[in-house]
Amino acid sequence: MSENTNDTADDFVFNTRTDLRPDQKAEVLIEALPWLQQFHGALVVVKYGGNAMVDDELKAAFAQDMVFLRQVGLKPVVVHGGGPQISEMLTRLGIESEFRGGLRVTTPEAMDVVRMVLTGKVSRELVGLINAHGPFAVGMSGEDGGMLRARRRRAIVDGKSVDVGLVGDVVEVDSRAVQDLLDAGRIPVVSTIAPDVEDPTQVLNVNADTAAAALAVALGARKIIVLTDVEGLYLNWPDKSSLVRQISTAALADLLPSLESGMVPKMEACLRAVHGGVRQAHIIDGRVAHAVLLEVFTRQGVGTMVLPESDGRLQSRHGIDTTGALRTVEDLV
Ligand SMILES: Nc1ncnc2c1ncn2[C@@H]1O[C@H](COP(=O)(O)OP(=O)(O)O)[C@@H](O)[C@H]1O
Ligand SMILES: CC(=O)N[C@@H](CCC(=O)OP(=O)(O)O)C(=O)O
Repeated sequence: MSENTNDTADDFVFNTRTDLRPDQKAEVLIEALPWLQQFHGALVVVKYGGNAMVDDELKAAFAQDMVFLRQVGLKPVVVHGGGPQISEMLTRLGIESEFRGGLRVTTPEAMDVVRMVLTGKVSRELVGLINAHGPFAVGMSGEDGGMLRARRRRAIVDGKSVDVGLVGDVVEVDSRAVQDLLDAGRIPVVSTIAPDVEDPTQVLNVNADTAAAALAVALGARKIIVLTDVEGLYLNWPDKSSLVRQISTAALADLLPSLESGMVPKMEACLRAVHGGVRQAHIIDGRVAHAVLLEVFTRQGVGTMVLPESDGRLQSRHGIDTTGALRTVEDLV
């Protein structure tokens, strides 16, 4: 469905792209066929990082992708971040904030702002963009329907455990409320605030990558896709020639201690998801319009794919592949 609801679907697919010949347009559609067949009915958790919400056009393209997935029979669940948006609001309000080990040090005052920005601003905007295409998206926080419960955690900095305030790690997921929405044909949009398992009247700030992984495991997701502001995981950050195309969970576990802040919770989340039974985790570049569609429906795929070490799709004996070989549909099975 195009944004202009007066257009027909035919107009959208065949007339808005003038740079492709008809046979090329048909080729693009046909290339998607095996992936459409493989993923029909699959539940996919998509984590949309705040750093990937670069501009209005990209956000609208992301919303379109979610509607596209739903329309072709997949079940997308969006888990959104909003780190930069929270930081901006804290600055505007004159509240100091810092990150330790990739986690925001969250005071009670900052927690109010985190909750307000994630549930009241970022979620509302994404729900609005998706619902420009139809009444699909429903925003919910980890508090709603008892979805998430978290336990306070500390961060590790230079090998030492440090206090980061009201920050939690998900310890319980009740995915029924999300499942109810999926069964009703909706697209859940989840903000990662969770009640403290020790004191349910206290809410905790949960890193969105961590929460997305926990939810993906609880929902038995087929894959988790994490959109960020780099092409994927780099083996030797910031050397751009070291982009990892595939990595096994064993190789990733070895690599984790050497990673820097933002990538730590992200790669930990991928590891947690795949260890928890999700067949593949992807880190992709959210600055590319329609990155999710490219990942799910094209031969190239994009970004970094994390696979169990026993997975026959791994192309390197060492568990890390930076060559970017093309995928075949057999890669999906
Ligand atoms: N090995 C690495 N590969 C890729 N990015 C890395 C790596 N190490 C650190 N980074 C940083 O991690 C950032 C992504 O994490 P983060 O800022 O938390 O994103 P998001 O808002 O999407 O969760 C990248 O922009 C990059 O600066
Ligand atoms: C504990 C912690 O750090 N929470 C994050 C929650 C938002 C988030 O994770 O957003 P991104 O995905 O955009 O980074 C924060 O306060 O920034």
